[in-house]
Amino acid sequence: MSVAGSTSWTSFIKSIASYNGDLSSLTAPPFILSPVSLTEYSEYWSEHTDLLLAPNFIDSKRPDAALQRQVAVTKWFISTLRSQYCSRNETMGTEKKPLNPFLGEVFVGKWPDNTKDSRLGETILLSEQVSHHPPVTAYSIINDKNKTLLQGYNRIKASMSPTSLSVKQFGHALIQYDNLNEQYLITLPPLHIEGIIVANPFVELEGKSYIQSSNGYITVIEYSGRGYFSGKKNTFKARIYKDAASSKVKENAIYTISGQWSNISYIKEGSTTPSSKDKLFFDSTKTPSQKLQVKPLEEQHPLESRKAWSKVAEAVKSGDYDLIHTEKSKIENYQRELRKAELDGGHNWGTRWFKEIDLENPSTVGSEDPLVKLANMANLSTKNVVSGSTRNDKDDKPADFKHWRFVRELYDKETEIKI
Ligand SMILES: CCC(=O)OC[C@H](C)CC[C@H]1O[C@H]2C[C@H]3[C@@H]4CC=C5C[C@@H](O)CC[C@]5(C)[C@H]4CC[C@]3(C)[C@H]2[C@@H]1C
Repeated sequence: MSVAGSTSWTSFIKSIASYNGDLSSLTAPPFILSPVSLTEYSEYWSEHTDLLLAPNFIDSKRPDAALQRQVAVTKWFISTLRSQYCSRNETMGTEKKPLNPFLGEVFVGKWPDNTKDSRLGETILLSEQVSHHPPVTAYSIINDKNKTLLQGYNRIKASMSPTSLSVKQFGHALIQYDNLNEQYLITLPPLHIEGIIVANPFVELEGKSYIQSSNGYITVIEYSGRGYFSGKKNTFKARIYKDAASSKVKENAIYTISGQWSNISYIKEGSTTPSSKDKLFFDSTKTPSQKLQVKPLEEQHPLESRKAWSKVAEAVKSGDYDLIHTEKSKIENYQRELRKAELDGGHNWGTRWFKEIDLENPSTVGSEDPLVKLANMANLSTKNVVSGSTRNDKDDKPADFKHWRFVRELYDKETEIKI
């Protein structure tokens, strides 16, 4: 019998019909569970580290150097999407439900010095679960050799429709190229999970996302699935403009890029849609992702994801539902005891490498916080609302203004967690 027809899947589908908005409340059948914690998803931001670092190597004497850097950052962002949203389907057969990280859980690793390109140097990943209610994962990707820092955080809100799960993303990514004195704000696209009814879930992106540079250029990316732009899944159209004001009129586009973010895309000058006869932009099938190097379990700290979840991961891989439940409960009960002890002791868990900033309270942010500067340039909300909400639109409603920022000093004095 196919999985879609199995009793556990049909009862699962019934359970999500009464879905209450909290993904962790769903008792998904073992075959849809992933042995991987959500803290590991931060790796997907830099599986093409060479593309992330590329702006550093564009000849700054070129008259269009800043424009070419905008194209390069757009290419890096498009290159992250297949890892972000298709890698579970490609490695495990379908999209899976990741393990729900506990507060303080960390996932670290490095992309070692690239022997093929000595300009790159080593890049490290720090990923930390900075909040459990709601679940928030913060990350920073550090390349000191080129003074490049990518940081960000992500939380989601999910809602069920009769056939698919809609997911709004909160948070953003920020790149700081200190050698160029340039920063980029990247917003996160909404998504939905298709194929749940037929037990073959996969992510489809939708709506819009933005890449706003401190030099003014902005990339506006529109996503769609089958039947919209080209009838193919995972399609997108990206237009690069000299600034947000000119992005109001499509004809002002300097470049238009389109195709499939999980496959091949093309680029041409101007505002009309490129085709396969135009210049190749990015071919994700020919650019293998660079996997992160992670320490073996025996060298890991108990707070590191793969160490902390190792027994649960084994149980998931063996499909032993009772063992999954037993091992998960041990972790969840231990975490509940920790929270209770903190409450009794009158103190809260201290985050390790990130701190909350309240943009309404200037004393907690540097005067030049990149988010404020770049969000204002792109007319985007600085509230912690659905990522990419433009100011005064329906999603730009009063919310907790808090965002998460990486604090380099906290990492520099780290003694417990070894990279
Ligand atoms: C809703 C019923 C259910 O659990 O169905 C199981 C299905 C696998 C669908 C739900 C899960 O689908 C997973 C996809 C996950 C997102 C994938 C990629 C990213 C990008 C990354 O940068 C941040 C995290 C994010 C948004 C993941 C968030 C969690 C998602 C939606 C999983 C769903 C629980």
